[in-house]
Formats: sequence, C-alpha cells, structure tokens
Amino acid sequence: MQATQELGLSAKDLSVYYGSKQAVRDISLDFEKKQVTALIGPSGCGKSTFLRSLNRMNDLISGARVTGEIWIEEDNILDPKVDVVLLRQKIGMVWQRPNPFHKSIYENIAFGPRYHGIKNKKQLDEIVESSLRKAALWEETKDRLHQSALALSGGQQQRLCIARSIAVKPQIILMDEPASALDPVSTAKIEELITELKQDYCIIIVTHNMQQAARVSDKTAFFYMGDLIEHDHTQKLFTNPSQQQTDDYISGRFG
Ligand SMILES: Nc1ncnc2c1ncn2[C@@H]1O[C@H](COP(=O)(O)OP(=O)(O)OP(=O)(O)O)[C@@H](O)[C@H]1O
Repeated sequence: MQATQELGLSAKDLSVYYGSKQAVRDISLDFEKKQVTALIGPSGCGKSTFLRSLNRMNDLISGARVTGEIWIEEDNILDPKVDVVLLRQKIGMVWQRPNPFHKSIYENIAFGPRYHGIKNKKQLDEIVESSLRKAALWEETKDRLHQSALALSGGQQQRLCIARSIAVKPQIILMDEPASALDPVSTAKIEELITELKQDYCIIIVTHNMQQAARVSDKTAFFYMGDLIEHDHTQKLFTNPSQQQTDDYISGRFG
C-alpha cells in the first residue's frame, strides 16, 4: 500500500501501545492533500497518540511502541531506515501551547532552514519573510524581527510556531489543539490561517472543540477508546453520522 498522488498521508492498521496498554487500535485512515482533517473524540481516546505517531514523535516516549504502516509518497515512515530529522521536515508539528525558541523572531524562523543547510543570508531573509507572510504575521513583526519572540502575544507566538513549521517546506502539518490555549480573537485568526494554509498543505488537527472542527475541516475522524469509529466529510459526520456512538458524542450525550 502506498500513498497516491492525491493522498498526503495514509495510515494502515496503525496501533500504538504504552507498555502493555493499547492506546490506538488498528486504525487505517487516509489524509488528502489540500484538505484539513479534524480528529475528535473524548479525552483519552488516543487522538494525540495517533497524531504524534504520524511524525514519529512517539519514538521519544519510553515504552511506546507503534505497529502498522504510515505511507507518505513511497516511504513507510515507520521503517527504521527512515531519517527522522528529514521526516519531521516533511511532516511539521504545531503543539497546544506556543513554544517559540528563546531567540529573536527572525532566528525562530531561520533556525530550521539553516539546520537543513541554507546559509545564504539573502535566501534566509526571503524564507523568513515568506513564512511570516503565510502565517499572517509579517505586518505585525516586520519592524521587530530581531526582538525576542517571547515578547509576542500568545496568539502571535502560535502563528510564529506555524511560520516556523512552514519555513522548512513541509508537505503535512500536524496540529495538536493549536488554539486551545488562546483567546477567541487569536483562535479566530488561527482558524482563518488553517483555511488559508490548506491551499498548500495537508493539515491534520486534533481539537476538543466540535464547532472548531466543523468550521475548519473538510473531513472529520471520530475516535473512541482507541478505535476509529467514523471518518467522513465533516458536514455529513456532524449532521448525519452513520454510527450511533458518533451521534451520541456530537449531540453531547457523553464526553
Ligand atoms: N506517555 C504516555 N505514557 C503512557 N500512557 C499514555 C501516554 N500518553 C497517553 N497515554 C494514554 O494513552 C491513552 C490515549 O491518550 P491520548 O493523550 O492520546 O488521548 P487524547 O484523545 O489525545 O486525550 P486528550 O483529548 O485528553 O488529550 C490514554 O489512556 C492515556 O492515558
């Protein structure tokens, strides 16, 4: 099984264990290019565990074990031969809490491209500007690029983290509740940004907020106790789900 042209990423029979406990059970899920997929479900159902396995972040957790396949183009990224640094260039991650480096705005963006070999100042300047523009942060930061990123507001810091992930030209961006630590205005900006970014990237977002999933995503996957219960077009899943458990969850009967 390989991801085809339209597919950004394809998980097949993916299971994740923490020690003997299975947190994600045999999940097969395709993610298309230029689409946003939301992962929803009650706390502890395995959304973040599944998301983290998509760019091998679970490798960093002692006792975590992943089985199955995850295809991006011709590569099964669970193959031990895969270069994890290059993989994380292709599949970026934005975390729940903004986590800029303790460096200037400019250096936050330039760090990744420089790490991957770009040394030319003019080229780095261009990447910094284009990444900040794509993250809708250029106008707010162009006159303070060399000031600390930590002086930005929480919402600006999160857009900076998105700009930082874009700077290394990923194909896929994973987002783990990217707006849950932000105020409503900053949340709206992140949601707008997600809608803009999907023109260029495959985006997979974990969210607790069902309204947010409905607003930003094309497809939604509902997880429950480590299983994938339903995956469908967002509008269909929220208005006419096929599974009773999905219906119970979206209508607030549990979770
Ligand atoms: N590092 C870990 N070590 C051991 N167990 C873990 C670890 N991380 C998560 N788990 C367990 O795996 C299961 C799935 O957790 P996960 O965080 O993936 O769920 P989630 O749906 O993202 O939850 P939430 O919405 O609360 O973030 C839970 O039972 C959790 O306790």
